[in-house]
Amino acid sequence: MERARQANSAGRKAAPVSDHHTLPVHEVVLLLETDITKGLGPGQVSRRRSQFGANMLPRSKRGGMWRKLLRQFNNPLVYVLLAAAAVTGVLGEYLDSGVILAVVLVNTLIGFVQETRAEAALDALHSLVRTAAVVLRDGQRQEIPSEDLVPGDLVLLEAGDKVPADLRLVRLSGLRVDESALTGESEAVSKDEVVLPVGTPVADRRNMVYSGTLVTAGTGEGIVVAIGGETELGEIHRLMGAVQTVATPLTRKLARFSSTLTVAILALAALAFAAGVVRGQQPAETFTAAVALAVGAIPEGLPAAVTVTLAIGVRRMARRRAVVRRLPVVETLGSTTVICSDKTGTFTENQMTVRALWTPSASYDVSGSGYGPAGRISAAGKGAPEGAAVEPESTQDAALYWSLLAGGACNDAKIVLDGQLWQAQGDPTEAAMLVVAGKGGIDVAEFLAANPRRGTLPFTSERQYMATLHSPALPGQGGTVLVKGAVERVLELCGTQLDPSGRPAPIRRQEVLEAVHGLTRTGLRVLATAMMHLPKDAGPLAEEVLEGRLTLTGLQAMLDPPRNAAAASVRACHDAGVGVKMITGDHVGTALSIADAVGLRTSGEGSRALTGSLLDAIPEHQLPDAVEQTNVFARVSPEQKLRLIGALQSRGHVVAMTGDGVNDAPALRQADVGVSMGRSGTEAAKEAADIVLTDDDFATIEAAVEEGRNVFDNLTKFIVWTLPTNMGEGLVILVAILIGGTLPILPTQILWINMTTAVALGLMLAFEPKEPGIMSRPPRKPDRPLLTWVLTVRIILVSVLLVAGTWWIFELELAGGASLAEARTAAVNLFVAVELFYLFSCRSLTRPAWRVGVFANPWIVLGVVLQMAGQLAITYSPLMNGLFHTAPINLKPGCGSSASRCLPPWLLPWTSASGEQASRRSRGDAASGPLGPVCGRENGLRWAT
Ligand SMILES: Nc1ncnc2c1ncn2[C@@H]1O[C@H](COP(=O)(O)OP(=O)(O)OP(=O)(O)O)[C@@H](O)[C@H]1O
Repeated sequence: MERARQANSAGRKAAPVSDHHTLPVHEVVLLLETDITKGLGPGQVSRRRSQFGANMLPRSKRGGMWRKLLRQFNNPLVYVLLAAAAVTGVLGEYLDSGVILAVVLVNTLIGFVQETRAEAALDALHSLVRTAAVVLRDGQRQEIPSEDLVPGDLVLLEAGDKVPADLRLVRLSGLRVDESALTGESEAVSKDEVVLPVGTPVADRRNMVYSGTLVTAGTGEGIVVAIGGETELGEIHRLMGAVQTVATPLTRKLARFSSTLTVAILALAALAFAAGVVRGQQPAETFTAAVALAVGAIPEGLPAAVTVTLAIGVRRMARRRAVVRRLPVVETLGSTTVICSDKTGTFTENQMTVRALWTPSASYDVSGSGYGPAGRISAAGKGAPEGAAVEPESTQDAALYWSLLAGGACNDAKIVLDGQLWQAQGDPTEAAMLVVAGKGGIDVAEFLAANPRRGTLPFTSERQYMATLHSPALPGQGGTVLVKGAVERVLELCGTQLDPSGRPAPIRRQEVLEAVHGLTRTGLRVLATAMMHLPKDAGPLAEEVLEGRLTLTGLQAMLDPPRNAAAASVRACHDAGVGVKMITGDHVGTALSIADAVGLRTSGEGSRALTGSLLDAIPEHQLPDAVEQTNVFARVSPEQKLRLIGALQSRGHVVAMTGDGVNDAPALRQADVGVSMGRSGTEAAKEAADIVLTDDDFATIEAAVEEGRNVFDNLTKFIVWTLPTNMGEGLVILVAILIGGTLPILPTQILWINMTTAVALGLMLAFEPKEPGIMSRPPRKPDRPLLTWVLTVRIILVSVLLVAGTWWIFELELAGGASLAEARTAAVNLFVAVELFYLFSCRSLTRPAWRVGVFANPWIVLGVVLQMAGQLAITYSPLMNGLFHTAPINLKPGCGSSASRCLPPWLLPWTSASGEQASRRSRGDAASGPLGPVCGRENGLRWAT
């Protein structure tokens, strides 16, 4: 009573989550005011929805944001900069200290924004893979988005489902659940309805199932007792703070690379500082120069660029209907060497239409297309619709009647009229069989009303058939068993075949197999049907009951046309050096025929196709050879898929594998790229997959491989662009320290170059479109380093060019009578100009810069414009001149050092060259600058203005 009061009064916490396992079902029903046979009514649902909200895990709280912001400070470069700011502050150079701090702040904010955006992009992906739940509401079975579940809903579960909320089980049959997501226990647990004592730990609550766990076998029904953040999963989510990271092996490798580099550069900077001091240079100035060296040489933009490039790749893939669930896979995709794909729905449309029927005494054609009722059954060869329509009950062929009935009644699909279009709900194979039963005049609903279903052996890929028991009497009273399934499997169970008069006769297997061969040769998918009568005391429906006792009634052959784009995609994969293999549960004849239609290579050294049973007969050491040389595998079970992947991986292949069933999960995990089907896949398969295809199409896998390659290209481009920049900056300063000369670029100016060019120029490379011919080169070897020696030489050359150019312009300006500030400004501008031109060279790693369309990547154009505006500002704006110790420079030779004589008149009001005072400042010969007195070059290392 006390419990019930709590339950009805306290919002989302209404049903004390931890208590439901201690209550008998009827109390839970009372508590949650629901109905165990009809579920909730529409009014109850909408009321509870507004009271309890959506069934979603809460988004990360603001605390997460602060943590993320603070994380940005945890970076060696920031430490170096903070140290530099402190030292310059202590030295009284407050302006410089302020500039450095501002740069730290801006850098942090940029990092924060980038990380937030990348995470938001990934978050958005989750909503693309929506989880559905099947509920009973108002007596109607409905499929709804799991967000719409409310407490009290009656949820129906079957193998492959992801449990959408915390449920108290009310009915179940052989229900087993994988709770590893919650308890870490990898073995699936059996469930039952018994009431449990108070204090039973979550892992032992057999009468409950929890949100986020997976049903591996059986069926069940449960009442929703907790949703969203109130579920056990929500609790864990809250405890962990649910921080989504964007780390992948590559980002980790690069982060390691940058930190090693950082340590090396810091050591070098320390050495340079020591060398400078030993040689008698001013410690304070040498320290600042050493900081400039460190700041310049550390490639601080690298981790951010990697994250952004990956996030952009993931977004592009989502646009092409491949939703990435695990980020590291984006890298792996680019190295994929073999794609193992199933057939139904991936290479084919999964739009089934029964075209031919066979019974032990006759063959029939079926007319009509799609799932519409229009169409007829006529004797084979006579042609429909001219041929006489068959009305099974009035014809002499009883086997046809029983075959159509088995197809229609041993069936969970539905056909609905959606506008003008007849649509299949449920398994397309079953929908096709339901339609043909209608074309044959069978009233399935009438049969079911008179002979309700008393038992079911559901279809699974292992069982390969489905059986239902129907009887007009009470359960356990015998009746009729109807079966449909894979031909080989059903034949194993049959001892007889039905003759036209409806009497069992000895089965003629050879004849049946010949008929199957004839039908599959044209690419039709063939299922067999069978039946048996059970005596009154036969007990419940079980596999053993059927062994050898079924009577074959016929074959149904359906057309599932190959997808339009499949052949082109297979060709593209072959051009890209990626092998394509079909691994299907279907008959070998059907598989081969579709394989030929989509252009899979089925001739050559290996056998044309291997079936699951042949695979089992191949010794382990010969398997890799056999698997490598064969492209079609038929009647393969999920366990055999695991063997296939292992064999390919042992040959160094990087394997992408598709799967949709609950038992495909291990294979999807074992594959380098696990791909599951968004439409037809079970939740278990989606959960195990790295990528979910929202359209189930093979072409999408090919598109994902292409995008994966592009991500790698763009990352390489960024690295090839950024490393010379950093090396160049570091070397410019190192040379200055070593020769004891004046710094041609000041630390704050280096900061300017680094921060602006990385964002405005470098990051824009992440948006580069695909290189032409990206799919006509072989896959990247997974162990190949990011930088080949050609690229390394290129990086060194550009670094040297940058150093030489910077020193050259600096010396030239000084020799021409320019002030230090002017000479440095020229050096900064030259440095940025070289980077800018080099950016264009990095846009393609295979083509010369002029062959890449300038506007192919509009972001680059925007970045260049922004960077140029920034350079104008730092050169000519008095404020920036003051902050960065720069000065307006002359654009024409022979102008002398006063910009006022050289600049176009419209620029003058914006420059510091408009007045006498500014002119003096621009020369850098003011009596004192923000960092102390003016120094001559001959006095050794100087970085003051
Ligand atoms: N709903 C069903 N009821 C009974 N038998 C079925 C059903 N669906 C498929 N089958 C039979 O079981 C076989 C294996 O099915 P499975 O789902 O493993 O693979 P598939 O659908 O043929 O092809 P793929 O593996 O390419 O998706 C099918 O070829 C078919 O003969």
